[in-house]
Amino acid sequence: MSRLPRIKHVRAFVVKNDGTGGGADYHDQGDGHWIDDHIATPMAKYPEYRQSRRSFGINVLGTLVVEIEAENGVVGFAVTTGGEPAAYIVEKHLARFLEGRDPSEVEKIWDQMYFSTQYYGRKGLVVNAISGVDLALWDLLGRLRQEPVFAMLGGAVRDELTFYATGARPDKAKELGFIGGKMPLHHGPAEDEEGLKKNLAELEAMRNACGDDFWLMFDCWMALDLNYATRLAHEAHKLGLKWIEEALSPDDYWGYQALKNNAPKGMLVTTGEHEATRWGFRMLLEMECCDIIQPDVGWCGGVTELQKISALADSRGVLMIPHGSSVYSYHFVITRHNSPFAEFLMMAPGADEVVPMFHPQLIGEPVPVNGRLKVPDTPGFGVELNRDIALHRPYAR
Ligand SMILES: C[C@H](O)[C@H](O)[C@@H](O)[C@@H](O)C(=O)O
Ligand SMILES: [Mg+2]
Repeated sequence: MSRLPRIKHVRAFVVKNDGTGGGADYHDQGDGHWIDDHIATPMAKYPEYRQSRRSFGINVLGTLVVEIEAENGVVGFAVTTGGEPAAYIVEKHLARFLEGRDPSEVEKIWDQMYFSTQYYGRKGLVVNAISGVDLALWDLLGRLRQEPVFAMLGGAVRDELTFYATGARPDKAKELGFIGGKMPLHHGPAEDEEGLKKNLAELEAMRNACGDDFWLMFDCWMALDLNYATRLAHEAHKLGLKWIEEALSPDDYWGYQALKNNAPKGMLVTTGEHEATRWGFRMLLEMECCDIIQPDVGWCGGVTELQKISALADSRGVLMIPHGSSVYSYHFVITRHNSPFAEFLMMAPGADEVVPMFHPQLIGEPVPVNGRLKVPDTPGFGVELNRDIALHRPYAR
C-alpha cells in the first residue's frame, strides 16, 4: 500500500468558448480557420454540411476539464474533448471509483471506470471521460511523487521529440523545421472526379513547393469509400504521398484490411484516432488494417490504456504515433521506441505559425522549435490550468 495521500475530490468542469480558441476541443474555432474550411468528412455527401464541419456539430461537445484533489491539497488536472455530457459521467458515475482511494491504484481505478460503464460506453464520449480522469490521475501522481509522467512511464529513450505538422500549409511547416506536413483532404467522393483532381492538384502544388524529400500525407477524416481511397492512394503515390490517414469509417476494419492490401508498395496506411481501448486496437492490428496506429490519449482510454495499446503494436512491429494531444502524448512518445516521431497540430488559423495546441487552456504548454521539443521534466504533465478561462462545474456535488 503506497504512502500517498488519498483522493479527496474529483471535479469536472466545462469551458465556455469565448472565441479565443477551442482548447482541448480544438475543432471549435472561428470562421476562416483552416481546420474548418471545406474538409472532406462522412457528412460531405450532404451539400449543406460540406463547407464547415461546425455545421454538422464537430464542436458540439467542448472541452472537459477534470481536477483530482488529494487530501494534502495537491491537485492534478487534465483537459480533453467531452464537455457537459462527459462532465456528467465524471461526476455522477466515475468519481465514486476515485474519492477516498489511493491515487497510485491507476490500474484498479481504470478497470472499475471501464467495466462499470461498459454497458453504455466502450468507445467515444464515455472513454473520452475515462481518459480525462486517467490523465488527471497521472498528473496528480506526478505532482505527489515530484516526477514528470514520462519518468513514471519508464523514462525517455531519446533526448527530444521530432514532429510532423498537421495543417493546410505543409510548405510553411517545412520552413518551420517540421519533418513533414499532413494536409486535410478537401474533397470526398460526393465531388466525383473533379474533386479527386482538385485533391491531387493540391498535393502536386505542395510537392512542388516542398521538394521531393519532405514528407507529405493526406488526412481523410473517415470521408472515403474503399474504391476512392484506393484510387487516391495510387495517384498520390506518384507524387510521393507518405501515408493516407483515416480514409474509411473506424468501424470498417475489413475496408482498411483491403486498402492496406491494395495500396501501392511503399504507401503507408494509418488510422486509429477515433478507435479506443486495447480491444479496438487489437482488432486493427490482428486484421492488419494499417501500418501506423494513431490513438488519441485523451480519447482512447488515457495513459493507463495507451501503455497496453502501444505494447500490442510494438509486439507486431507497428508504429504507434498518437493523434496530436499536446503534452499528454509528448510524455508518452518520448518513452517508446515504436513512437519515433510525434504529431503537432497547427492551430494558428492560417496553419503558418506555431502556437500552443490547447491554447488558452494550459499555462506553460510547450511547443516545438524547429520541429523539435525537449519534454520539460517538471512534475506531472508539466502544465498548469489557466484559471482565467471561463470554467463552469455543471454537476457540482
Ligand atoms: C486535419 C483533420 O481533418 C483533423 O482535423 C485532425 O484533427 C486529425 O485528423 C489529425 O490527425 O490531426
Ligand atoms: Mg487524423
